[in-house]
Amino acid sequence: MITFPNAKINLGLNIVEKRPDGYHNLETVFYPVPVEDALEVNIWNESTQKFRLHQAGLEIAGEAENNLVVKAYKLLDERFNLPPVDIHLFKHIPSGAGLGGGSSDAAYMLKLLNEKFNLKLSDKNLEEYAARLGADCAFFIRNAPTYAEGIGNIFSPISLSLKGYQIVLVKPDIFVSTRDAFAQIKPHRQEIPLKEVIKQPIEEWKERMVNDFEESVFPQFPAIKEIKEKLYQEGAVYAAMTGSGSSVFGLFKPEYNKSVKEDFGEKTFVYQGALK
Ligand SMILES: C[C@](O)(CO)[C@H](O)COP(=O)(O)OP(=O)(O)OC[C@H]1O[C@@H](n2ccc(N)nc2=O)[C@H](O)[C@@H]1O
Ligand SMILES: Nc1ncnc2c1ncn2[C@@H]1O[C@H](COP(=O)(O)OP(=O)(O)OP(=O)(O)O)[C@@H](O)[C@H]1O
Repeated sequence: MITFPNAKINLGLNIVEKRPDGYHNLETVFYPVPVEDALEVNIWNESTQKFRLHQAGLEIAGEAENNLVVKAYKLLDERFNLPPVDIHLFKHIPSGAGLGGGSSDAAYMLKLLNEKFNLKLSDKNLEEYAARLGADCAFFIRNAPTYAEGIGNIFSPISLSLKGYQIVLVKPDIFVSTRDAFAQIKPHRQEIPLKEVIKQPIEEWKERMVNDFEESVFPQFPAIKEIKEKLYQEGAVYAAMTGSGSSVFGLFKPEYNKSVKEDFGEKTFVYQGALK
């Protein structure tokens, strides 16, 4: 069975307070983006080992044991004693990018195992398992535009459609540590809550919708700020960093039909496509 875990962007990201457990409460809107990994799972007959992971595409730091798809398998295996599996993961979503690639792989692995082995877990059950694997994993279970608070795991649905808008996603060859980015933030509430800003026309977002991480990340990595400026020069209606960086996205009106790939240099990952 094969599935295609997609990326996300954050539309606005406000870090509102530090919690006693060291994590931060935040407010954000997650929106799915059609940049995809591929994840295939087959039963591994007559194996004495429980799993085997084959990787292709972009490299992932760390051991196979720590890969989030393996963690997802182990989590369900603890409860359901699953058959041994052969896993193939083709990585296309850059890591350390604020695109939630690892989180998406984990959530899609849960969904795939649920279906393949007929585990009968509801979306709610799957979200609970996903939340144990990473702060924003649970979003990818339903994978629809969502307002999130808490540590990024308390959801309310929103009626927002950017269907047809062109997205240009640019990930420079810069790694921003999510942990360090959080450590540098002074949490505070925005004057107009994101829940209100998101209801305003997209043309208004430039003045009001903020990713709090930009304030600490841009001075440290001016090249990321330059990408945002370039996307506005290209005519983006809204541009911002996603997550804790280092990717920046620009949203363009559906009729935008220029390819901007060549403008960002060789080592930069650029995706351009239409939102769903
Ligand atoms: C910034 C976002 O990309 C917004 O979507 C996510 O909240 C980050 O989610 P993520 O990459 O899945 O993060 P995790 O791998 O769970 O956490 C990495 C580190 O970020 C910090 N962290 C993460 C989420 C959160 N709400 N508060 C935090 O302080 C913690 O130090 C944690 O050890
Ligand atoms: N399947 C996986 N794909 C990518 N990274 C993985 C995976 N499994 C574990 N990781 C680890 O998770 C780290 C974070 O990767 P991820 O792709 O989630 O990027 P991210 O930019 O931190 O996403 P976000 O901050 O938006 O959640 C990687 O550096 C890697 O060591």
